[in-house]
Amino acid sequence: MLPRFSSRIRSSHLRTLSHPSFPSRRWMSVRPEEVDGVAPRKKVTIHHLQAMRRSGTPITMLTAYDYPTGRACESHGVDITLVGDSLAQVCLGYDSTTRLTLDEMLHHCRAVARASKAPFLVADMPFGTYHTGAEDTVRNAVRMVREGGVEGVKIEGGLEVADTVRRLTRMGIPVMAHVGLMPQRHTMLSGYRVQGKNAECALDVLRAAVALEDAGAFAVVVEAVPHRLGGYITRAMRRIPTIGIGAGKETDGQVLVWDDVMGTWCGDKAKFVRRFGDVKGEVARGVRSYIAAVRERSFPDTAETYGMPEIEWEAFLARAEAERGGSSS
Ligand SMILES: Nc1nc(=O)c2c([nH]1)NC[C@@H]1CN(c3ccc(C(=O)N[C@@H](CCC(=O)O)C(=O)O)cc3)CN21
Ligand SMILES: CC(C)C(=O)C(=O)O
Repeated sequence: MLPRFSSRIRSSHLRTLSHPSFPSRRWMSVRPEEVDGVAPRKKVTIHHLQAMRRSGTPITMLTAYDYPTGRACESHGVDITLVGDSLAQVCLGYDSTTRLTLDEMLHHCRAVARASKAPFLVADMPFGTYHTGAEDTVRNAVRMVREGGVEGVKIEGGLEVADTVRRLTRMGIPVMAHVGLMPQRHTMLSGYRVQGKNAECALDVLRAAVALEDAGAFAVVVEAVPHRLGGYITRAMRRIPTIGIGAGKETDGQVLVWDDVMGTWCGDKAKFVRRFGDVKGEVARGVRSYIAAVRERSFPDTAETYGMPEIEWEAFLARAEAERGGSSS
């Protein structure tokens, strides 16, 4: 596959490919044919996600907050990349997602967007950016798309955000709904608590999901609810996929926070988290080995340094010494 940019880039790329003296130059192409050694794949669309639901193919969603994590989602087959507002806690060190500003979110969206082609790219609208009226909400959602480069936005809420979902959807901004445990409301909820544990609350979560599908949401995140409720809501949806986090195995897809998956998050671990990597262990090993090697002068070795022709060195020495009045070394 050829790079898709301007014809100038395309023709220089062709020259590079065909030039006999630069056979190894292919890695310099502006648009690599492969990302991290993996062939490019088909763009994930809303259509594709709804087809996955129909065919019973589990949808994978993972958060990303910067270029390298976005790139890993791109390369290794994630269906939906989410710039989650968990960014506030796991990347920026805030104590709550409610601290995150729209500008901070946009900064990270842009980095992830630069790495993201195939996955469907969604980002959370930060706390407070979709609560102060229709005009503000539209303006902020447009910034997420236009400046952040995301394809869809996620908003937390039940029946009370249905009109917002309808408005954004109608103007062409796909909305992912988020029901059950809504972390942006942790203060009101007195903590991060499982939702829908009694019949009344379970009905509230179900009604919210149904209303948000009716309002036009293209998917719904269901967070921290009993697994049977996660399954029930999934079957209650007419066409849109449910993406569960702590909602059991019967949702159409699963999502987790990058740092929980990789083992780099050092805060409390929710019951629904499974760690699939030990990046924290690798980081500790790498940092400690680097420090040890510098201290014992085993880094750098000769192969990691630059040489200079002997004759140039001799000339340099002679001139330097003369200039410095014959002082030592
Ligand atoms: N690292 C990380 N992972 C997340 O999944 C996550 C964030 N950060 N930050 C934003 C929100 C906050 N989330 C959380 C945080 C804690 C629990 C938690 O510990 N829940 C209790 C439930 C207690 C109960 O109601 O019985 C648990 O023990 O799982 C759940 C979701 C989900 N999101
Ligand atoms: C965990 C997911 C669903 C999320 O909302 C976030 O990362 O903020």
